[in-house]
Amino acid sequence: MRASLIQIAVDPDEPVNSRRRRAASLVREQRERHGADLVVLPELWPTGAFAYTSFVDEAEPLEGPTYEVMAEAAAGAGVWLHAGSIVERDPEGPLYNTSLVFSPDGELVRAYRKIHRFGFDTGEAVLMGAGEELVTVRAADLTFGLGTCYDLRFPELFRGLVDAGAQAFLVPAGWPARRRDHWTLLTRARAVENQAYVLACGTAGTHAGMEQAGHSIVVDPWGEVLAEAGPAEEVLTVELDPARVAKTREQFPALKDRRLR
Ligand SMILES: O=C(O)CCC(=O)C(=O)O
Repeated sequence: MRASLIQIAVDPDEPVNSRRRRAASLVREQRERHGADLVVLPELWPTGAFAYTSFVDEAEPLEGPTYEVMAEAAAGAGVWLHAGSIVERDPEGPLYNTSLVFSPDGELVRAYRKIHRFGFDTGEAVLMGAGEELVTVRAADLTFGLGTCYDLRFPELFRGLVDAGAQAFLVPAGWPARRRDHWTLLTRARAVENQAYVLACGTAGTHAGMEQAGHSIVVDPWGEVLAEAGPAEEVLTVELDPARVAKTREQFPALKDRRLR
């Protein structure tokens, strides 16, 4: 299967609706020009991951404006779409950092609420609720486990996703440029230790004073970097093969040697 990662720039001068339309047209373009089966967008690209002060105003219901535009984009292009994440306003509860995955007919197949909230005792950690559910999704011929940005620092989440059948991980992010070395290290580590693909899609640009790392990355189950973006808006397209996961796990069966569960 072919996957495209859209490292969209979050420019605070661009109205959110214009960014939504631009994202939708980039999704269609990945299908039309590159034959993508799966398209991935980054974390909180409508608002910006560090725009904490606007979270309350910009929050939207699960089936709000981003959902509508993205459902239509997935159906129009006929692709699997991980539409990145939004600030979700749960009518019964707090805000959540929620990722949306659509099928090629525009159905929302899974939503994942970020489990590890970033900010210690500020930002997401105080403004948002923590997700509690591990989420996997079968798209085309691979099972994907979902994580979001800061989740990358918690290997037990990814191991749990492997136990639930994941062969690849989709990780939307808004990673700061100042910790880019951690981003590269952690994405490769999660791939090597789990013998799984990692598709990590970040934002570009600077918002709320935080320069974004960009450098979206796709790592194969042996830890090799298949593609890596620069810091600016860019799209990566890669081929994924379930046989590569099976072969790595068969030829170097470290996952079978686990002793602690
Ligand atoms: O863990 C990090 O260094 C960055 C995490 C982050 O920016 C986020 O989760 O939004």
